[in-house]
Amino acid sequence: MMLPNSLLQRLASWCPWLLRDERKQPVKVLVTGAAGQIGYAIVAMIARGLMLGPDQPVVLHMLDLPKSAETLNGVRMELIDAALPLLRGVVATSDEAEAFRGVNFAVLIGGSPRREGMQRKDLIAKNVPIYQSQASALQQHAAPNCKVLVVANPANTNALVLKEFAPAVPAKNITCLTRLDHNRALGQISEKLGVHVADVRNAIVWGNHSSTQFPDARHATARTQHGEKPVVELVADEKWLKEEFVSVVQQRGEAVIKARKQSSSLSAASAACDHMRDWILGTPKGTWVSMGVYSDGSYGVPEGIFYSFPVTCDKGEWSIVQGLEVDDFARSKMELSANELDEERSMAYEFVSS
Ligand SMILES: NC(=O)c1ccc[n+]([C@@H]2O[C@H](COP(=O)([O-])OP(=O)(O)OC[C@H]3O[C@@H](n4cnc5c(N)ncnc54)[C@H](O)[C@@H]3O)[C@@H](O)[C@H]2O)c1
Ligand SMILES: O=C(O)C[C@H](O)C(=O)O
Repeated sequence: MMLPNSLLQRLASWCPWLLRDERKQPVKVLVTGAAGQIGYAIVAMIARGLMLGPDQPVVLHMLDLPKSAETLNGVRMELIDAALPLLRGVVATSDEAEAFRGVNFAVLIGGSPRREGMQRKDLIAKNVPIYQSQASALQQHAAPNCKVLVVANPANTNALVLKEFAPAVPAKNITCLTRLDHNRALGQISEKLGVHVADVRNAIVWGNHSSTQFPDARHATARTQHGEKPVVELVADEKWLKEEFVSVVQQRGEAVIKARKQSSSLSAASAACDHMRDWILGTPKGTWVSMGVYSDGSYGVPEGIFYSFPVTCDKGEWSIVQGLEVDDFARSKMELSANELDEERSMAYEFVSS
């Protein structure tokens, strides 16, 4: 006998164990920097199925520094107290080998934060040894085909260090987060047009997760009561699209830091879930998203850097959307960000230890 959906939903809310899906085996998800701000926000999102789907059980591996062990243990206690039906185990550790052991997915948020007055070079100097060490742990201990998202800044260059020092891990399995910038771009367009953000799609963020990124609305569309239309046509304000829109999205991270006195946490955690969900479960038909991936030379972007491109995902693989028109304005913005990433790569090599 088939039960109606409404009854099934009510049963699930009363006694989730009754309808627990026993068919899917739990997967292991690593979160580094789990005692930090983004870590605290993301672990519950993952254990509620927002990253890998509402029927996918998970075992959470959480890594943080020994000095944060007590805080990390507090996060572990809260996860137990939340009685989350999809959560099948929690490992809280400051040991990299234990943290990476057998993980299928790794969200790398841990790193040395940018302090006031710090130059980008100082940030790179502090993070290169961390990502060099985690590259070894990834290569030696993670499950084959482990999929990695780097969130910690400088995200693109940390991803590059990871790739360089984990040569056995396919480059396609390492990505970095620019989905937050992508979502910020959708948010700004939605505000400007007075349409719901879910009705806006196909913005692009090109380049580095930094203020040189190029948020591009030239191919975006929005659904209105008159159907789906190009955002360029609906906004009808080239100056806004080339100036205000670009600079608001580029500077949004700084604006949040100024307002909150700490960097974006819930939006970063949410974007990291969006990134992994779309990568693993696929992008909706006709929709692309922005992901930082190892450049294959598409759109004239040099190989050898992690660069944010428009991608579609299917069956756990991403592919760069090809054939979009790039005008002179876009080309100059895209080059600026590629040049910055090239400089970051040179700086990173200065701090590599043999
Ligand atoms: N890519 C993006 O869109 C984006 C957005 C927001 C923030 N970020 C970056 O994400 C990172 C985390 O932000 P947060 O607000 O959670 O910072 P946070 O300082 O609150 O947390 C960072 C955590 O990482 C831990 N950590 C440091 N070194 C570690 C190591 N070697 N191994 C494991 N853990 C380690 C720290 O102890 C801390 O608990 C920062 O680098 C931030 O700049 C990126
Ligand atoms: O942590 C930062 O410097 C800002 C962060 O990357 C953000 O985009 O919100």
